[in-house]
Amino acid sequence: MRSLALGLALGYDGNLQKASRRSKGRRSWIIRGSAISPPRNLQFEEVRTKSSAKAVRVGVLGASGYTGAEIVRLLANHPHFFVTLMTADRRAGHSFGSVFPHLITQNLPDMVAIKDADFSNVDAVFCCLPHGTTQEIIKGLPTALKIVDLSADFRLRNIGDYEEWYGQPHKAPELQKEAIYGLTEVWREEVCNARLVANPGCYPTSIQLPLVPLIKAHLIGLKNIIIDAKSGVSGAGRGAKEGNLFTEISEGIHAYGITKHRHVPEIEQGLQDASNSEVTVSFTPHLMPMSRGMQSTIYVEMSAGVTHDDLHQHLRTAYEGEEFIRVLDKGSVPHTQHVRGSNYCFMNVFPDRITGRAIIICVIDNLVKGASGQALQNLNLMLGYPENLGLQQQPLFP
Ligand SMILES: NC(=O)C1=CN([C@@H]2O[C@H](COP(=O)(O)OP(=O)(O)OC[C@H]3O[C@@H](n4cnc5c(N)ncnc54)[C@H](OP(=O)(O)O)[C@@H]3O)[C@@H](O)[C@H]2O)C=CC1
Ligand SMILES: CC(=O)N[C@@H](CCC(=O)OP(=O)(O)O)C(=O)O
Repeated sequence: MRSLALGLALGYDGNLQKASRRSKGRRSWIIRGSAISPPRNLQFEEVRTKSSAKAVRVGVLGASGYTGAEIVRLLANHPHFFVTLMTADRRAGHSFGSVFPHLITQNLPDMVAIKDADFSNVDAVFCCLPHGTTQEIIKGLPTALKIVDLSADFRLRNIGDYEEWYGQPHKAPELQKEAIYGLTEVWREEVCNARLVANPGCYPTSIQLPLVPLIKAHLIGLKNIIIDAKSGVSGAGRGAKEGNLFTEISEGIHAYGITKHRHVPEIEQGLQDASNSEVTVSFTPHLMPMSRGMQSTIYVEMSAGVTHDDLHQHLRTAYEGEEFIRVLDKGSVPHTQHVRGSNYCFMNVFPDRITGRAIIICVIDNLVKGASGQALQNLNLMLGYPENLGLQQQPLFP
């Protein structure tokens, strides 16, 4: 631990190789294949270890939900972050282990209602609350806190878009201006310097990761992008809903939110940022009889003269050195089972039978890279730590 602390302070540890490249004037390092900025916020004497009083004290708001529990599971393997505050709504006053017995071995504080939360003992929070409730809560938090918000409340830069797609007024437009969209591999530099990160939705993560590099390189057309996406039921949260009963979900699949899903503007915002022009997508999500996992199958038109091999090669180059993104060997089909429980995103490109079109398949675990894993990746960067800390679990298969 001590050597890791020293390594962080000096910008070097056993897994870390100094890279020769420079990024926006700051030197970057490669850590197990992942480029990050060197630790900026931490002086040697400030580097915190989990066992010392100087560890990073983390609050999990909405700890009794699925993404909150997943944060706690991941933090169990983090060398510096530990949980000092947990909140719940209906489950306030309960112990975490009574709500999530699979994590009963963790030594954790009891969950309290947000109104009773004491933030004096907290350096950073993961906000795992339903969208719509988060804006007012974050507005009231101490400004010194680093915040990663997993809800959709700060993802759309245009307040009008938020109000249109979420059907309610935005309650913290001043904070929206400050929020950084936390699709880590695309906005890493900005995330490093952020105080408030809007963590992306799971569908938008699995869609933007393959499409953004291809659009930036003008390899695919901006029209006729068709996205067929499928999610495990945990994507809908833990709250009881008739539509999520076993009897409704098992032994079948169904589409929902056809043409109206609230992730449409988030996906289009990201693709427009990549292209600097208008992009409209056809997006149809489906609910699958599985607890976790997400697949986006994306049909695209290639630019004139471009082949599916070019798309594959470009994605390989774009994500070379990225720890959590893998472009599989040609012909290999990504499976949700192969990323289950991990922060990995696997993708591949296939030729369509229709000339000029290609099919891209991208899989993630909706609760990890699609939510809590990416949130931890972001907080690591915001605090100047290697982004992979706490995220090196291998996928759980079968
Ligand atoms: N599930 C997923 O795959 C993903 C989810 N997200 C987003 O992350 C956020 C959390 O999702 P998830 O964990 O699935 O949701 P859950 O429904 O499983 O959990 C919601 C949490 O918020 C608490 N809560 C509910 N209402 C209030 C309120 N009015 N005030 C304070 N706390 C409240 C709940 O407490 P209690 O249970 O005690 O009532 C619970 O702890 C959501 O915004 C979701 O959209 C983002 C990406 C993926
Ligand atoms: C299966 C299911 O219901 N999924 C959720 C998306 C979950 C997620 O990633 O996104 P947010 O953070 O934007 O809620 C939905 O379709 O609304």
